[in-house]
Amino acid sequence: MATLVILRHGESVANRDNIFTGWSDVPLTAKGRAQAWSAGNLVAETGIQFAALHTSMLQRAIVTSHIILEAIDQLYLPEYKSWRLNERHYGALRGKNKAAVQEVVGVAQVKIWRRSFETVPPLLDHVTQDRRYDQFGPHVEPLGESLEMAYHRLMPYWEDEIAPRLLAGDNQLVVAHGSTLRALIKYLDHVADADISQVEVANGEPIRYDFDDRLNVLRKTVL
Ligand SMILES: O=C(O)[C@H](O)COP(=O)(O)O
Repeated sequence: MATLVILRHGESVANRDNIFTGWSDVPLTAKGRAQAWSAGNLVAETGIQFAALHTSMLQRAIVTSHIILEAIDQLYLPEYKSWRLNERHYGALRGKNKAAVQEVVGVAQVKIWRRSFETVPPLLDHVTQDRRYDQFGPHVEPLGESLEMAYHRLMPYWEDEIAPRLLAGDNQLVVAHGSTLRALIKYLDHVADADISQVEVANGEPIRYDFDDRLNVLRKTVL
């Protein structure tokens, strides 16, 4: 009986420059802000009244979410931010140009790193955890993650914070990242491990899920 809307942030400067990003905290471009505003208008047309917003601890998702809330005139909503909604950590690929890496290792290897479920990207040899994560423990920031690893750190957030609110009949808005949303779609749409490589989530494209009162998906709509 409740509705979930999920949305990937608008274009970031790293998206624009074709850079592996992960947990790097990069800003939106002007185009990204415009995408967020357009997405907000699409959500506004649905007339959905949300009970809460969930986003990551990265500014590209947070700023997108605030633009959406302004567009739908629901800036008063409670906002929950979690590292569990952060983008999949790209390890040692972080900061590198995707096309340049492709030149070195080939198109097939880059596709596996970007789209396979279980392949772990080259790991960092050490991590200097950003202080924003220290409140959750000393080893929150990973050395790198496969989509599978990101899936497993996302699911407790779904189970503890999103699903119970939907089950209570409260509509929820989630503004996050390509990989965490692919992980959530994998769960909601029962996508097999081998098929998740076909799933893409575009910047600023809201996806609506309507659930029955047992949290079965009744309808999925790309707005
Ligand atoms: O982290 C990144 O580089 C992007 O947000 C998503 O990248 P992908 O398309 O390689 O998953």
